[in-house]
Amino acid sequence: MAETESRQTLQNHSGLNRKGVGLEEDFYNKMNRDEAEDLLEEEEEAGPVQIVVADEDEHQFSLDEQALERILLQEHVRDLNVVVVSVAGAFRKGKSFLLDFMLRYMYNQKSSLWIGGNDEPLTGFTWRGGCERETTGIQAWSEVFVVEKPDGTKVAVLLIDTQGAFDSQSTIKDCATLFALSTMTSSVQLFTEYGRLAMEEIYLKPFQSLMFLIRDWSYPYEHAYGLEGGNMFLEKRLQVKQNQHEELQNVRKHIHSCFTNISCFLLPHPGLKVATNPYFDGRLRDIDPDFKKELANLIPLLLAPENLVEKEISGSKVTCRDLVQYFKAYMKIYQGEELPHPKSMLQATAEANNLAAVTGAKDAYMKNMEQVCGGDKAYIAPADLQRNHEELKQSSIRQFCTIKKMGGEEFCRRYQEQLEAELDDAYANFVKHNDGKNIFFAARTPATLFALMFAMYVVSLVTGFVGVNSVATLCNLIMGVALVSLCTWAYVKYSGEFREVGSIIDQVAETLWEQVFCKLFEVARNKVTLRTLLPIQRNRLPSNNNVKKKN
Ligand SMILES: Nc1nc2c(ncn2[C@@H]2O[C@H](COP(=O)(O)OP(=O)(O)OP(=O)(O)O)[C@@H](O)[C@H]2O)c(=O)[nH]1
Ligand SMILES: [Mg+2]
Repeated sequence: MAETESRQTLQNHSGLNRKGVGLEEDFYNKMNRDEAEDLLEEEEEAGPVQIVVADEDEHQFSLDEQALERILLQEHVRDLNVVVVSVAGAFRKGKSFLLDFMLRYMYNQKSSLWIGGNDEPLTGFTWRGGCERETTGIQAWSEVFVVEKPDGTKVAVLLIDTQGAFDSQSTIKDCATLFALSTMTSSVQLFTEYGRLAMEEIYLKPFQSLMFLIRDWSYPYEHAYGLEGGNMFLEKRLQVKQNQHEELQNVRKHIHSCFTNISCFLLPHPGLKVATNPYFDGRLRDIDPDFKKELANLIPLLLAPENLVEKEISGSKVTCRDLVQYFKAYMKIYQGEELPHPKSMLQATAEANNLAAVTGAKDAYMKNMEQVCGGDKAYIAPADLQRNHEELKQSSIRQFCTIKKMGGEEFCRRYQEQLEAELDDAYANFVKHNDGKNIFFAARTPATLFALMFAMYVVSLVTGFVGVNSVATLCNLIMGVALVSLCTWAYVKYSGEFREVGSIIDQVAETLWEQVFCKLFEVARNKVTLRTLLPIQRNRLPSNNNVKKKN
């Protein structure tokens, strides 16, 4: 692949679209209202969002998790299977420019005039002329397009732009990292190795589609522009010949074994205005007709609903929510000093794969438990709550087990244990929440303090009456402390301030309740039971004696 200089590699892991619906407030269910409103304001207009940030000096990349989650966890797309279309290749070759035409298609797909007006400047991902690089890190389009495929299923299409490779400031590791990340672990060598390892485990081709896009094709008389000519050219280039160097043979073999679909498209030169005019703003009038014609063929090949291919990992389709996990896991392995080893990439995929299964199974549990004892539900008997928890926990674990996962049994068991622990934690929270709804539980602190005050009042009356004044004074003092505590507790509950003081009073009251009042009740109950039992025992005694005597 490296032989042809003026080429751009376009890797398409999927395909499908239509303009997505507007943002809804509850996408941001983890954030408070103000934050969500700020974000809604910010994101009303779609645009490129930096999801991987490049640190120029340190040659490190970091994932902006919040930005990624804001895009992929929007409520209307998070559970849809995702189609990731990413463009990777050398710098300054027109990647962002091409993506902007993809955006035009996504926004106007239903129209045959999607390509735009003659005098319409090209906007979207930032592109420009000149010899200095423009895009850094990885950017995603903030709007995820929801497209209905011919079979009626809806998928989410995410467009991704990447920093160009081989510029003067990037190291080999930077290029390899970005290339791999943008295509979710690709770049020829790493990619093919990784694919081979993955296949040993899953016996499936790990990646879906790879399209080589060769721009400025100058030999249409040998291979015609477009897909057909491109495929013929690619077939020739990917042929494995006996006299070829082993390394070249391996790359060719591996590419075939990793991708379900490999293709090549030959794009003509767009004309001198595009290539050399500093004032060119992307309007179609300045672009050669041949280029426009081929562009109009190329984009639907990648993005038309019938051509979209959902992203799959180990044979399972990946949702937008899962993709967040994969991004996080892949990012982790690129943070080290070394060039990532293929094995670590496989490991990361297996990790993300299992984590995504954990998240999915936990989500199902949380949703069902919300139905049972969510914020708007009434108090439920603890035994019933526990029964529901046990049932839903089992069904959540079953869901986890039925999802196809990588990494082997032992590896998956660790994640199952993690799921179980997370479900138990969530249950503990549900229990606390449920207890909070019990009016008697909530009234325990004031009831205890009242009871204490009453008891102290009675004792102080009695001791005052019999003349033990020191005890009476002590009781009055305790009564005063209890009263102040009660008032403070009431203020804390009303205002929500000084919550630590409130929880100390709750704890003291709880201890008093359990250690003193409950024990007193117990003693009183035992006495009553004993008294009611005694006559029965007395009646029984003679008969027992009788038996003994007979014996
Ligand atoms: N010769 C030629 N130039 C093109 C083509 N497509 C776009 N351009 C021009 O290439 C220049 C760079 O475009 P960008 O889209 O910014 O390129 P890029 O690959 O995103 O560049 P970086 O972000 O720096 O990696 C612009 O002036 C485009 O007009 C093409 O097919 N052939
Ligand atoms: Mg760019």
